[in-house]
Amino acid sequence: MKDESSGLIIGLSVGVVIGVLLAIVALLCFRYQRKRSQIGNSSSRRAAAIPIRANGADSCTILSDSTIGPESPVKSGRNGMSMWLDGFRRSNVVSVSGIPEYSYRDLQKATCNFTTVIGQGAFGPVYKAQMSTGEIVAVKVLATDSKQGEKEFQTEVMLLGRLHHRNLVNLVGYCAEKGQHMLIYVYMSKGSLASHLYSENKEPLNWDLRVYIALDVARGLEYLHDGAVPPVIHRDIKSSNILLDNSMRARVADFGLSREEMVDKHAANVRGTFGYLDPEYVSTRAFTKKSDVYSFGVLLFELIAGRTPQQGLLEYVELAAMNSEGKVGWEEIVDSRLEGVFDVQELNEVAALAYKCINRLPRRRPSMRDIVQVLTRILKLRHSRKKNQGHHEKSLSAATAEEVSIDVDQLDGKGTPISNPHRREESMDSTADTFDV
Ligand SMILES: Nc1ncnc2c1ncn2[C@@H]1O[C@H](COP(=O)(O)OP(=O)(O)OP(=O)(O)O)[C@@H](O)[C@H]1O
Repeated sequence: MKDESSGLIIGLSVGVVIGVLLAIVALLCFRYQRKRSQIGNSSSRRAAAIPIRANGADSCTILSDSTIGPESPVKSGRNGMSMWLDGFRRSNVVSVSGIPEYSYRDLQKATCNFTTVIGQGAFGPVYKAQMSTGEIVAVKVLATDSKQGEKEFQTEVMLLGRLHHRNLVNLVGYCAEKGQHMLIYVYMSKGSLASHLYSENKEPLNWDLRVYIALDVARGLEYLHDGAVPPVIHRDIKSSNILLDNSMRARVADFGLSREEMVDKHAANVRGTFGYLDPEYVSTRAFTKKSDVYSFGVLLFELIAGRTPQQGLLEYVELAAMNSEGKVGWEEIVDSRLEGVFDVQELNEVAALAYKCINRLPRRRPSMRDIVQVLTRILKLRHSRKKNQGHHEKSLSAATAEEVSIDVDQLDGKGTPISNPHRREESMDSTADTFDV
């Protein structure tokens, strides 16, 4: 009995000593790690701003395994100490920003050793990943040699942790381990709007869907401008930054430039994408919400004309505006892939709105809230037109049953598109909650 209790005491004491030693080692490592990351932050804050990029279309590049090593998405310069420390990190813990933090190992597994590349952005590759829960996500790796890497990462997690909207590509997790910074986003299975507008091997987007997409994007931007506290200016609205989900619902992606704004309000360099940039911003260097409105106007014209700013979109628009004074006659610039199937009235209303957005004087441009209202009204009218058309068709079939001959063209003279290869599920439809459908 005595032997047993003395054994127990010895065992307990050894356990306590080991526990205390481990706690001290862990504390030392934690302090060491914090110091390292503080040094990293301050040096990255001196990083240069994002230069103008001239890529209006998708820059998706499939990288070979030799470019992206199977072990590591980008080269790691960490020493053994921090590698060892990484072993202590718990996977999938919720950080201060409220966004779950995943371990490097989890993401390595989810991306089959970083072999599932789906795109390449300015900051590094993007991978498709299947998490252990079965959820499919997109993992964006910030290249460590990217000038903005550290700053981008710190700010994006902080910023996106508080931004949630159904028309934004929401951040669902992140990883900061083994010298890597990764952002985990909702997976957008239908890719970018640019790929749908310009890729030959994709079904052309019909007119109905283009207006829905415009409203989705407008709602995402309205949230950033008027719903987020403090307000967020996107700074890089373009068709390759609009992503589509399985039901063709659009979301605004890539807050790269708004991240920059968070940390450096007085950045001197001109940033954004050539062709979408507000001329007023280029001359004054003052980026405002109305600069996002300008880029949104360019995007609306892309949806109408199916051409990029690099393909002379705005010259084309100005020529058409000379004849129509910006109000009617926009049919002449419409995308030939629509094959003439669009509602002329809707087209002219959307184009007139787009033309207001690209007004040289920012104060003459509408706000994102005004834009949401106009697009909502256009879609509301569409729904009531279709409803009336439905009533007409019902009475028509009733009349046909009574063997009365009626000219169908009289009832459907507008040429409203019927076919819809990209059918949006009504439950996911952004107008479903607003309109009586
Ligand atoms: N959440 C996502 N779901 C599905 N695919 C995505 C997602 N995020 C990015 N991608 C794909 O990866 C590509 C690169 O995305 P990324 O945002 O890094 O760069 P980009 O917007 O194309 O270019 P840039 O960095 O110059 O703005 C996108 O074009 C898209 O095809």
